[in-house]
Amino acid sequence: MKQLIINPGSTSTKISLYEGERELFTRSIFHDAPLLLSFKSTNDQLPMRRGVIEELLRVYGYKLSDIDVFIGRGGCAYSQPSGVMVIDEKLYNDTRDDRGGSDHSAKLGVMLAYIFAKETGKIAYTVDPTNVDELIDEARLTGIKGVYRRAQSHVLNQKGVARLWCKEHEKEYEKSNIIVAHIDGGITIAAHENGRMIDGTEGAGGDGPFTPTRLGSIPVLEAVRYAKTHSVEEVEAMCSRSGGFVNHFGTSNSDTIHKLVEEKDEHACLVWKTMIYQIAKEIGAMSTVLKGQVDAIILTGGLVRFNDIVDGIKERCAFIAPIYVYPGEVEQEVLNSEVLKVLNGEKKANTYSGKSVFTPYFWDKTL
Ligand SMILES: Nc1ncnc2c1ncn2[C@@H]1O[C@H](COP(=O)(O)OP(=O)(O)O)[C@@H](O)[C@H]1O
Ligand SMILES: CCCC(=O)OP(=O)(O)O
Repeated sequence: MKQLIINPGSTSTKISLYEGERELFTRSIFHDAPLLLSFKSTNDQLPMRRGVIEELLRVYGYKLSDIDVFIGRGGCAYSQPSGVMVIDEKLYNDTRDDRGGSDHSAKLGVMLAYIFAKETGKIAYTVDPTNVDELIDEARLTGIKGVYRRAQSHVLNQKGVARLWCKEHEKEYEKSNIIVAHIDGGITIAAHENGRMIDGTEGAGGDGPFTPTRLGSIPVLEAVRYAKTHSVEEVEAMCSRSGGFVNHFGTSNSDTIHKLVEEKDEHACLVWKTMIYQIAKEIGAMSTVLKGQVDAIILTGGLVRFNDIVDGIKERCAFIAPIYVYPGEVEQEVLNSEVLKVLNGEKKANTYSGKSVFTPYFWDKTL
């Protein structure tokens, strides 16, 4: 049995082919901002991402018809509980239409897996999409009635590395308190309390640190003033695709920016240092969510390969809890292994509910 793993990110498309537990190949294709921003919307990127996948399959000597199961990273539909989910037509439609109220390239994983499965008469799954919602009420409410913070993060890798850390330290995820900072094209920091992500930065919502592709948290008034001379659409795009390094330097390529840092470019040095500072600040915030009872801080994601990011965070956060580093991500492995559990009958897959995990509070009915 062959499983194709489709993982579209804000700066890359990661593809893996597995035969059971055996990895046949994994590749990550980088797409820089000028290419991705040439598409009007994330949905418009679908044919380009599809082309990348089909070309890779061809290079490795496979066809779509050789695949038995399509597994895509997901997000953007109504929020759901953690776990494996069958990709059906309703999930495809709600993902395409951004029913969850946000736009992020991970959605293309669900969409492509569904399209491929439909074309070949096979089955498609997703696991822990970006909008798994385990937030506590205080993490959700804002100072505007009816406006809420959303659960939106690298859930797949956040939970994947947290579970890996627990396994390596003979702990149970369901009995541990962990802060995970996932640092790559997007950056999310979340507090995991006894196996639930009770608070976290809204990864493509203009929240948390700025990133290679995102503007991060900025005072609302500044954003509103900016939109007066630009446009609301421009600010929205900066929440997921065109903020951060892309806005400052026109590229999301962290290697390019880091080279400028090594050459002591003043602008790049300050942007790089500020991103590290903002990540540390959010880790501090999540430590208060966990009331200081933190078993581990985990740093993970594509940018953790830069030692100065790790050192900068350690300098500010080592007093909170021991810091562990897992460069890259475990998304491909987790997508495959969790679906294998379903296929082997060890676990049940969820069906998409078509409604959000969060039900508005009674006072919202008066809105
Ligand atoms: N092939 C590559 N060449 C240069 N830079 C890369 C490449 N792949 C990834 N990167 C860099 O690593 C960072 C994170 O990449 P990745 O983990 O693929 O993130 P995402 O999943 O958000 O797309 C990006 O900022 C990008 O600059
Ligand atoms: C919205 C959280 C997921 C995310 O930011 O993913 P990328 O880092 O792949 O853009």
